[in-house]
Amino acid sequence: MSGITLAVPSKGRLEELTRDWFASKGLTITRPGGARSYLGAIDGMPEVTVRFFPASEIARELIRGSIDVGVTGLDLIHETSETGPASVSIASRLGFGQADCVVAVPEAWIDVTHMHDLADVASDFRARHGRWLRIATKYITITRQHFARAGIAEYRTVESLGATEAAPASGVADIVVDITTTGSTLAANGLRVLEDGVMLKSEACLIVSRTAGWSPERRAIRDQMLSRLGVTAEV
Ligand SMILES: Nc1ncnc2c1ncn2[C@@H]1O[C@H](COP(=O)(O)OP(=O)(O)OP(=O)(O)O)[C@@H](O)[C@H]1O
Ligand SMILES: O=P(O)(O)OC[C@H]1O[C@H](OP(=O)(O)OP(=O)(O)O)[C@H](O)[C@@H]1O
Repeated sequence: MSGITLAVPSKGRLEELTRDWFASKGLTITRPGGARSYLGAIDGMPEVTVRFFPASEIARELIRGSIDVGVTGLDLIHETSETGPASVSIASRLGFGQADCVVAVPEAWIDVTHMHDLADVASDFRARHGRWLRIATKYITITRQHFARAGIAEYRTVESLGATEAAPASGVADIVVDITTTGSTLAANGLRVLEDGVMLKSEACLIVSRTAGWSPERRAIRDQMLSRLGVTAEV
């Protein structure tokens, strides 16, 4: 195969901003079949096939190497697999889609301001409450890595696919790991980010797969596209 695949978000908050970013660099992404079509192109670059995917699938397929270059959130690369960051190269941060992946506790936990306080809470939790500390999150991989680094093993995650911040008040979990942009959802739910609780500062990135096969021909097409975008990739 001599062409390359560029995947861009098909919907959601990153879709329009991604197309605007390409346009600002003089590359027009077209979607001839309309919003329900998953195939597109870049004007003047017939060797590049554009595919429209959800941001989370773009992360997965970049890591797997079944798409070559894509735009998605850095958090999704870290979350999809522990090997995610090593499987891709970040060609550029794009300056939109910013979100911090954070650890937040109920405001009422006044003595808990840092991860080491949380470690104390976690190790006492079972004796005090007869169960593990529960963390509501959809960021299972990032939580596991960050808590291991902080030396916290006594917890369990409660997978949450939406309205994560409601979990402590509703009794489903004790604390949360989620992304925050303005902080208003955390505040509205009586939660506070730990002072050293920012695990990852995410934003939309232009990402090149390391696991896709890069023949000299395909690398040349890729580098021509990247150079028109004003970036380079070390892959
Ligand atoms: N306030 C925010 N809330 C959620 N995601 C945000 C926010 N700001 C930026 N993002 C980023 O947007 C990306 C998620 O985009 P989107 O919600 O379209 O996800 P998806 O996986 O494609 O869709 P879905 O969650 O519906 O399956 C993540 O990288 C996330 O960090
Ligand atoms: O810090 P803020 O600016 O308040 O934004 C953070 C919130 O936005 C996202 O939820 P979203 O509304 O996308 O719904 P979701 O739960 O379906 O992801 C995210 O999961 C947080 O709940």
